[in-house]
Amino acid sequence: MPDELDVLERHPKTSEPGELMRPHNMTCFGCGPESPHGLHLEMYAGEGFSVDAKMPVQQWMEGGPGVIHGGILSSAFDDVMGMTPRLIGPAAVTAHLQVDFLQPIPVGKTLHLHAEILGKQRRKIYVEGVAHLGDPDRPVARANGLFVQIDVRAHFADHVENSAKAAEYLGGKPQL
Ligand SMILES: CCCCCCCCCCCCCC(=O)SCCNC(=O)CCNC(=O)[C@H](O)C(C)(C)COP(=O)(O)OP(=O)(O)OC[C@H]1O[C@@H](n2cnc3c(N)ncnc32)[C@H](O)[C@@H]1OP(=O)(O)O
Repeated sequence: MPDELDVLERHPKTSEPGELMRPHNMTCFGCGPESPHGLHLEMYAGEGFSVDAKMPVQQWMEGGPGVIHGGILSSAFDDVMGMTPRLIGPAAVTAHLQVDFLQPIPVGKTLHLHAEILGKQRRKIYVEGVAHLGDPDRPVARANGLFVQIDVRAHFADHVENSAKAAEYLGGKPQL
């Protein structure tokens, strides 16, 4: 992370601490309630510049016998960490994501995910993620990511027609 950082301020219209946050997109693999094969993460705004979510580790998420697949864990981090930019302003997409897998994460447990903005420089937002199984002092995974703020309409303009919600987006509702 660079030394010279912008001052962070919560956006006046963002969710209050404890409030359920709006999904990125109704069919987002991470947080979309209408995604047919998604993680269906419910994200809650935290204090400061943080977001929290809980994810029951289900059988279909298995990688090695009885434990979560690394790609599922990475996806969960990506989505929870990718929600933090909403706390300070425009949406951002993942430019870089690094995950440390510290412990096997068993099927049947509930994974607690916490993401926090560490700093921002221009459009770059540096975010940290931590996951545990109920005891915050015993993390089972950590992540670091760089998210870059975008102009949502311009960024998705060439792709929105491929969305499951294309008709709504192209019909002008909901607003990108
Ligand atoms: C209602 C519905 C709304 C839905 C909205 C939801 C959206 C959110 C959904 C989220 C879903 C969950 C999350 C997901 O799944 S997001 C899905 C996965 N991510 C993507 O698809 C992003 C693909 N990448 C891009 O589109 C572009 O590369 C972006 C937009 C990221 C940057 O290209 P752009 O041309 O715009 O900008 P720039 O190249 O001038 O870079 C700007 C600055 O960033 C620095 N930099 C860039 N890359 C890297 C790197 N790898 N390491 C280090 N630094 C990097 C760069 O040096 C520069 O720094 P500086 O010169 O300022 O110092």
